[in-house]
Amino acid sequence: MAADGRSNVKIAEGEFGYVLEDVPHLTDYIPNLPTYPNPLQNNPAYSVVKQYFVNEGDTVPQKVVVQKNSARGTHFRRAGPRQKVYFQPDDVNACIVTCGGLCPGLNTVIREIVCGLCHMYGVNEVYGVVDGYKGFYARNTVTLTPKSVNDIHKRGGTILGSSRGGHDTMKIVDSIQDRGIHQVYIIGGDGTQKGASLIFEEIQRRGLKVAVAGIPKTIDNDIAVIDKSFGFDTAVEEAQRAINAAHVEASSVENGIGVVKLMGRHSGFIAMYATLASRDVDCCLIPESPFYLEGKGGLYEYVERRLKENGHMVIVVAEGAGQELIAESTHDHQDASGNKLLHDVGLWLSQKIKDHFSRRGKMQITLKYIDPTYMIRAIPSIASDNVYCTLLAHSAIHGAMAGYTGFTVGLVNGRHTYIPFYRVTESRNKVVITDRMWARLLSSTNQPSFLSAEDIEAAKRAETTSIWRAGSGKYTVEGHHETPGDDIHTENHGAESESNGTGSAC
Ligand SMILES: Nc1ncnc2c1ncn2[C@@H]1O[C@H](COP(=O)(O)OP(=O)(O)OP(=O)(O)O)[C@@H](O)[C@H]1O
Ligand SMILES: O=P(O)(O)OC[C@H]1O[C@](O)(CO)[C@@H](O)[C@@H]1O
Ligand SMILES: [Mg+2]
Repeated sequence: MAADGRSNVKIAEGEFGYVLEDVPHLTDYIPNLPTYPNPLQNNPAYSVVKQYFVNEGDTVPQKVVVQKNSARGTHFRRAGPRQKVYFQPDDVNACIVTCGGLCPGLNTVIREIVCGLCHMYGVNEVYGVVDGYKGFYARNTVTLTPKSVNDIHKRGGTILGSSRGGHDTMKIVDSIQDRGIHQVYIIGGDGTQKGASLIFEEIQRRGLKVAVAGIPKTIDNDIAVIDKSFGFDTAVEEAQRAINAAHVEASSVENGIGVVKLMGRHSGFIAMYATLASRDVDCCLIPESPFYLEGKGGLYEYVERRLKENGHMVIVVAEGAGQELIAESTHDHQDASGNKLLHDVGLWLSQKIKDHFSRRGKMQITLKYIDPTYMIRAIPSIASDNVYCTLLAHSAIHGAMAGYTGFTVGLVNGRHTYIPFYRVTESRNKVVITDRMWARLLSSTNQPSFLSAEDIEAAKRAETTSIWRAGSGKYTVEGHHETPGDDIHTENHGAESESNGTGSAC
């Protein structure tokens, strides 16, 4: 099996630099599979839709801002229902699993897969795998029906349970084979999608007629290629409550400081968006933008100035920020999935600021530290995320029914697509600090950038642009590129295009 999931790369090239990064199909390894008319044709709700079925040739460009002479570039297959399906609904056994950390909207995705399979395609056998990947071989499944999942979208978490670690490809595929499963819907983050890729490869190796569909999940919004991950808007919305509280506390006392820690292990999207939305934040610290405490241009100096100007201030810090500054950071503890465990930067920063002002003795401060991280992650999704989750679930179902496999669904430039696993696991979305979105933040908070001229040049150089070299059979990566599993991955939000900071063009 290819560790990077690239053993199934399917590339089609067309005119003017057009490249389709296609996803695998069951017929790639099982020839002569019979097809059936899509039952949606006779569905009263859908049959009235003008051109309901997606044309086989429809694809979506990864890059929409182009110049006159630009090559057409990378495209992904458009998601949606096809005229022909490769499964007879009556015969289908489907299963759903949720892995990794929680995220608002997980239950909505589960609900919509169950209801979509049943109401759109007439599939009645849907099972839930309990407690993540290890549940395939260590637990019994639960039966899911439209009735049993009817109101689960109103609850946070996942009704199926989730876990880290425990991915055993062979045991998982044995379980899929033994249980007679035909469609596997896997909801989870980058680690989960890597696991899904291995499952797909083993299924293919055994020649099983089983479609594997990933639905990307991460509250950190750091999954590559896609515009935005579900639950992100909910997280940003909920973060406002914590920031408001910090602002009220800070502004109610003399020299009040409110510190709010938000999630974001490698990427500061939640912190950046919550800061931009709130307008009460004076300083936002994220993993992508190193900062320092002492001396000219440092955080202490800024805090002092802000307190003198306004009498209070609010600092938002993403959990992955400043890890390199924390003294004990030489330790290398990991969770069960191998993710590095972080120090509590919020607690550390709060103590540092308190110590600084008590040492100086000039200014009495009152600092309140708020850590709403798990409260933000554990709530149900807001309305817009619910609709988004529904469309992701439907895209996954349409893809699996149409025989596609080994894919992740994702919104690319506002269109739903099927993306090969390796594309969402080989890099990670990060806030680009030389992009306009971060500049907007700096201008809204007035905080120092903490960057020297050399740092800025280095950040510009570090922007990665992956370019498909037609005919060469591989990507040329300009700028730096680090491999997954480590701490830094950048996607293409390069100088030519303005990103909205979540991966799509403004
Ligand atoms: N490289 C990998 N190969 C196979 N399985 C993996 C890999 N990385 C992670 N997994 C499995 O995927 C599951 C979830 O991984 P992880 O805990 O890293 O969360 P995630 O899916 O990345 O979500 P998030 O980081 O958003 O919480 C775990 O069961 C883990 O064993
Ligand atoms: O659920 P755990 O293991 O505490 O992990 C928390 C991590 O999960 C995430 O919510 C998603 O990856 C991160 O933001 C956070 O660091
Ligand atoms: Mg992850």
